[in-house]
Amino acid sequence: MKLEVDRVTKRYGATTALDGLSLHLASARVMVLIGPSGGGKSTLLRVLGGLETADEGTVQVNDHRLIADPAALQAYRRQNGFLFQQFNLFPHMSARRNITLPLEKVHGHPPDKALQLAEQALGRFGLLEHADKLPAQLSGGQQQRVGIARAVAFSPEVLFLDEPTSALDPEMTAEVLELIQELAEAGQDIILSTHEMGFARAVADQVAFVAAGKIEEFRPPAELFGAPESALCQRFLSRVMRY
Ligand SMILES: Nc1ncnc2c1ncn2[C@@H]1O[C@H](COP(=O)(O)OP(=O)(O)OP(=O)(O)O)[C@@H](O)[C@H]1O
Repeated sequence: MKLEVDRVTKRYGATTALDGLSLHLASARVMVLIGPSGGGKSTLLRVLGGLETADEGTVQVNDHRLIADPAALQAYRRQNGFLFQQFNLFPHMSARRNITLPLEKVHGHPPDKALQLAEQALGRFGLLEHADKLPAQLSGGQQQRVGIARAVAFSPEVLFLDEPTSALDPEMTAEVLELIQELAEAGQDIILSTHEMGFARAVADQVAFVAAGKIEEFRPPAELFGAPESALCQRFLSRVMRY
């Protein structure tokens, strides 16, 4: 994927979440956002995915120039897959129905095609045996895997993952991280925010350190984790890598 983000500002009332942020990415499969809580990772992810619009500045993702036009943004959003930190499955529907419903209602597939795509996605992630279960009957890791299956069932252009493992225990985290790694290896473009530094290092082509609404450092993981240049990034890494 390719990104051209220029001087983007996003405010929520008196809070400036993104503060003239610029980011240029010529080519990468997986871009990972790291940084302190409240630094702007989720906001950047939401702006790049077309879920929010910037107040100022310009955003281009691949060939899509994002503009504040509701219909154009909706069409753009439909090409992307999303998963957030809290499980966002419909609680009263089976895993299978959680996948077929948006394929029918959002993507306009007829029921038989939606079912075929859902079965493919469930099979791909080893979830067929859980297809008839409700979310409450699945572990947190399995729920996130269903969420990812749903997000990739229609082959999205970019998959956006906002702290997909933050609500999971370590074993379930590993399960979900392995799946994300498999997707990346299969060629899926991914932008994700995470607090898992080991995973960021393993899966990212490029890591952006986001703090106070700006990109403080943007480099391949071996460089950023091996020898961070900005003082903020050094301090952040020395704090989070200590434990
Ligand atoms: N919908 C919103 N309404 C008001 N303020 C918001 C909203 N979304 C984000 N903010 C504020 O914008 C700033 C950036 O938040 P953001 O969620 O992007 O940070 P983050 O780096 O993803 O944090 P975390 O790691 O804790 O998820 C914070 O000060 C936050 O409180």
